[in-house]
Amino acid sequence: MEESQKKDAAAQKEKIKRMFSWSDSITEGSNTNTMVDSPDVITMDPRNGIVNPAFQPPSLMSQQSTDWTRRQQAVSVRHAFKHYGSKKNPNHVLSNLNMTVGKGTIYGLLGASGCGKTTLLSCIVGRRRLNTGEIYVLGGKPGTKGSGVPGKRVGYMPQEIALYGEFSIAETMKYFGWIFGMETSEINDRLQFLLNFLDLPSQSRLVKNLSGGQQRRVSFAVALMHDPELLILDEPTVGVDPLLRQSIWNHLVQITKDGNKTVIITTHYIEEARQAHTIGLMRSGRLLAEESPQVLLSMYGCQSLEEVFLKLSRNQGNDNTNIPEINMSNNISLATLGWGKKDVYVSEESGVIGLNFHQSKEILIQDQSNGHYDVNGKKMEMMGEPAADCDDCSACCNLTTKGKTRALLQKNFLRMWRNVGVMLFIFVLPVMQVILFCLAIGRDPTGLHLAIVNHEMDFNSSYCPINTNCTFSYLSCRYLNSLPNDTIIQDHYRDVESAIQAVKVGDAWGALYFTDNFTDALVARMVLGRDADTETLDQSEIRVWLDMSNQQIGLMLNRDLQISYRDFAQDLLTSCDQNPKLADIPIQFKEPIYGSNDPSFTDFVAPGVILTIVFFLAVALTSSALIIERMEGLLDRSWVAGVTPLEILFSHVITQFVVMVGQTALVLIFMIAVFGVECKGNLVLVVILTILQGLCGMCFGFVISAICELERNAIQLALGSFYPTLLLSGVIWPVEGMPIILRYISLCLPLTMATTSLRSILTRGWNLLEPDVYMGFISTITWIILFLSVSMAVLKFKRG
Ligand SMILES: Nc1ncnc2c1ncn2[C@@H]1O[C@H](COP(=O)(O)OP(=O)(O)OP(=O)(O)O)[C@@H](O)[C@H]1O
Repeated sequence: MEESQKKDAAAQKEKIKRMFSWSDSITEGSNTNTMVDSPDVITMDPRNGIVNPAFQPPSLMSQQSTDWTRRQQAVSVRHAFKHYGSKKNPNHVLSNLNMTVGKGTIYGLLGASGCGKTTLLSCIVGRRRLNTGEIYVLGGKPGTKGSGVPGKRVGYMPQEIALYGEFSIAETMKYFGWIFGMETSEINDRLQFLLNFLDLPSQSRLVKNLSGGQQRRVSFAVALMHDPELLILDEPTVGVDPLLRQSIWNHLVQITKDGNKTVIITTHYIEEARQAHTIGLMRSGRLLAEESPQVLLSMYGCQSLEEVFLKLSRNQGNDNTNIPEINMSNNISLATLGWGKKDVYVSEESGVIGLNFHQSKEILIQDQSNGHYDVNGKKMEMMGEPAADCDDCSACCNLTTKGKTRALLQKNFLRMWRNVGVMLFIFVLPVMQVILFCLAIGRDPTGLHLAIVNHEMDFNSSYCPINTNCTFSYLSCRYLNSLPNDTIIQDHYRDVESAIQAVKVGDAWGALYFTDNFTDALVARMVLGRDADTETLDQSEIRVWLDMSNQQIGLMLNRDLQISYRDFAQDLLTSCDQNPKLADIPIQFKEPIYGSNDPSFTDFVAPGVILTIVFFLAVALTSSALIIERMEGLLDRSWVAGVTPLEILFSHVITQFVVMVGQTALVLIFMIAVFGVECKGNLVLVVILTILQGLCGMCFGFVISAICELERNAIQLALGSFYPTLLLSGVIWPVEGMPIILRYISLCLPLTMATTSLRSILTRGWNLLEPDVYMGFISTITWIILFLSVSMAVLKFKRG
């Protein structure tokens, strides 16, 4: 064993020597940078694994790492810095990291948990942005138009499963296939291959019912689906049995063979990375080394990659004070030393040996303006020039594609349809809310106990005769008979004290007292008029003590006692052939211009309730849907597949619109047709305003989901906004009753003007020309635009 190690080390030294002798052959002082055709170049001191500038071959002419050279790599990361958290208290995850992934290679990114691998990958696929530094992926900068990244040039398998649990395997593949612009037949063919290759169960099985390992394989299949140029796999072999793991690696080796496909893979099974062409060993946000496994093993004289990693880590640890000094840009990037017949050139900036698969025999000459010429001085066409970022400009201008729209809409509807809870929430909850509102709110209370003390009648016998003719006896009994029976239950008490006590202990809502000569005094009051003395007036009065702690009940009893007296007096006068009008107070209430003389609280509250139901259901539905997708990694995965935030919002708008139409129909049918809530105006206006409010709620949901990271924060925000909106929007109490400042605040809320508008349409029958009506529409549309703009801005800001 030792013998072979010594041999390896000797061979390695020989390689280095050869390289130096080769570099000596380059003309010193030449102002040309030279592409060299050498398989073996090393710039790292193999003794300690740390770059030693003195170890650089003095006569090697380094080549500027230019925009152009970086664009020739599959991935090139330069001076990458990334931190999470605030600027004051940052968590530095990437610190001056350089990485070069040659085209047609498998790059194994290894490192301890939390060293920043996922962060680096998510920056490469355009999920996140660096704080500083540069990334080129397949010749373009991720996120720029036409770069195809994020998009179909990349296949990304994140660490989390990031799949729709309610989808079957086939539906999952179709979803991503359509996003990548594949035809359904193409998707089906590929699906069959992947099912066999990854040993997946039946394509009709729902993802949520698969085992963890099977789910990971489906996730892997999604990344392979469209046969992308660059595969980025974050721990694809976790939970996969050794046989399948081997066949996955075999597949990766196979697809990279012809040099057209590149794979970046992270794994915790360090040894399996031996099959990679290049290994990047990462620690504390830097690459300790970037090298082929064979070279790493021989350089460090180790048997396993794990040992190499430990050695390098220790070296870094021992030399901790020097860490900031380590020029990570000088990491070796001999990606494919001893592997493949590829051209290499040295970059001055990074000491990185770039790979060029395209001009293997030409010697490149670089001029000051970064133009590239061949030996004959002819300017060469450069791949991925900045100006050519948009290689398919028609695609750049298209807002979306048919496939993406189809995939996103199908996803939204399927998720709803497959989730019973969501379906109940969407369609049963609003109906229940309307039914409960109409049954529970606005009706007159009934069965209210009144404690009656009537000294005109015999308490023991409870005899209280009721006369209907012009007889002036027991008028107290005649009055009591005119009280509405369904509302008031009369309980008789012997004396005033006990009646008042009954009210005090909550047995009755009020106490009524008739003196023992109530009838005589009342008749005298009527007959004598202004000549009646004070005692007569006093004795003729019914004394009432009400419990006004409940305003609605107190006011209603007050109203019923007065109306009953008017009815009693009119009845008495009529039976005595007198004009019943004498019993009225001298105010004549004509037929109201709008509404009825017996207004219902339901009619007042109903418009606000309709809009509140539709608005907040939409808030709840949208905010939770987006946050769950994000938490499960689905949003990110869709983004990496090339779906834009605008497309996601658009698909939700369409889905919500359909839902809203259904909800509006149900709410209005139950309110108006079943429970008879008044609708004097144009029903079309009612429907449009209700749907607009639903859309407004949906847009508010977008804002919440954009702001909140966690579902519970979203619920808190939605609930937190519910009560203030309800209380301040004039839904349950007129805005006119608020202090003036609150009134202005109230007018700025999305529900206030819309409620006034809907109320005017329903109860007054007004049309769109009335300011009260059109202001409701204008305010709702303004809020929709505002919410949409805010959510787009927040999403963009969060993506960096
Ligand atoms: N969204 C985030 N906000 C704040 N910190 C984060 C976030 N994502 C990752 N981090 C932190 O960044 C560091 C690197 O995380 P990352 O997920 O990139 O590591 P990793 O090397 O992929 O780990 P593992 O191998 O366990 O997946 C960790 O300390 C992690 O806590």
